[in-house]
Amino acid sequence: MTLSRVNENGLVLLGCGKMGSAMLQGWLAQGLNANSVTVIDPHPSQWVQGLVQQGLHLNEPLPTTPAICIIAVKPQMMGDALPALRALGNGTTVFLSIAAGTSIGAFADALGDQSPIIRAMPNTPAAVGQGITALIGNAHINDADMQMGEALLSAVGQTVRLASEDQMDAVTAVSGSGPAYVFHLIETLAAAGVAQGLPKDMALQLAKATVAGAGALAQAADEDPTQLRINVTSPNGTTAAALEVLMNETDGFPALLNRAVTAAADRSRELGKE
Ligand SMILES: NC(=O)C1=CN([C@@H]2O[C@H](COP(=O)(O)OP(=O)(O)OC[C@H]3O[C@@H](n4cnc5c(N)ncnc54)[C@H](O)[C@@H]3O)[C@@H](O)[C@H]2O)C=CC1
Ligand SMILES: O=C(O)[C@@H]1CCC=N1
Repeated sequence: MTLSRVNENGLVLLGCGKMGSAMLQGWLAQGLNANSVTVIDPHPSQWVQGLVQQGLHLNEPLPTTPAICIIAVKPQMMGDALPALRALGNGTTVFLSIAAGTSIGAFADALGDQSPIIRAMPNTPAAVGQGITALIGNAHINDADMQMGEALLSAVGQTVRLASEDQMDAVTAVSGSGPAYVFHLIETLAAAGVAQGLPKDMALQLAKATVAGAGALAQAADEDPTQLRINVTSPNGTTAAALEVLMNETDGFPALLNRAVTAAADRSRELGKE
């Protein structure tokens, strides 16, 4: 991955909370110089404050034309946060937002119609380099801009390009929020193990390793998840007994997850209107 354009012209990170920190950590590990980075955050973590010693600029005046400005504040904070970036809306600096809901159009209104804008949706496994981010750019984003955005996000996991911004609500509901569904699966699988008589710590260890192992196998295997499921399921065995419950048409996993994903996508659409 080449970060030369970013190292030469600088990167501004607006909001360095959970997602901002996860991405920054990945960029620094991939060779981004700390002194090319300006972080704007009214409540910086100890970790970010520590990076000042390595040359990172924290809450300092913005560089004039950084290569890219990453927007990683909550959607509800946009109104307060974006005016600080208006000076960068000169058509040279690429803006890349990871905020749920907020549309490219809303950023163009706030930052200027000529601004090159990428909207992206990463997820928290970025903190361990195993995220996935979907991206889409506006008409002012050229190939080199998009490659720069993808290079930055691929420092923390996989990337996919969307065909249309409309798909972003579904992406947010599947992979943006998705880690929370999986963490809840771990919690509830462990609790069910405790209910079956296992010690709590052991149940949690079993549940975490099972989800991590199944995820790794699903990524690595040639077979699709359907075949991998069939491979676990002996005729008339234990898995078949469980799947009979989980695959129930009315109150099983498919109906439940469909309702959950629909609720998340609907909320993403609402956030875009707030
Ligand atoms: N947490 C997640 O799983 C994901 C979050 N996102 C999006 O990422 C964005 C950030 O989310 P998190 O990192 O989870 O939130 P967070 O609350 O951990 O971080 C937000 C940061 O913004 C800072 N901030 C608040 N007002 C500011 C201002 N006016 N100027 C500069 N910084 C300001 C806060 O001090 C905080 O450090 C949100 O828009 C969210 O929709 C996207 C994908 C996944
Ligand atoms: O819950 C949220 O709104 C954010 C967006 C995707 C994950 N977290």
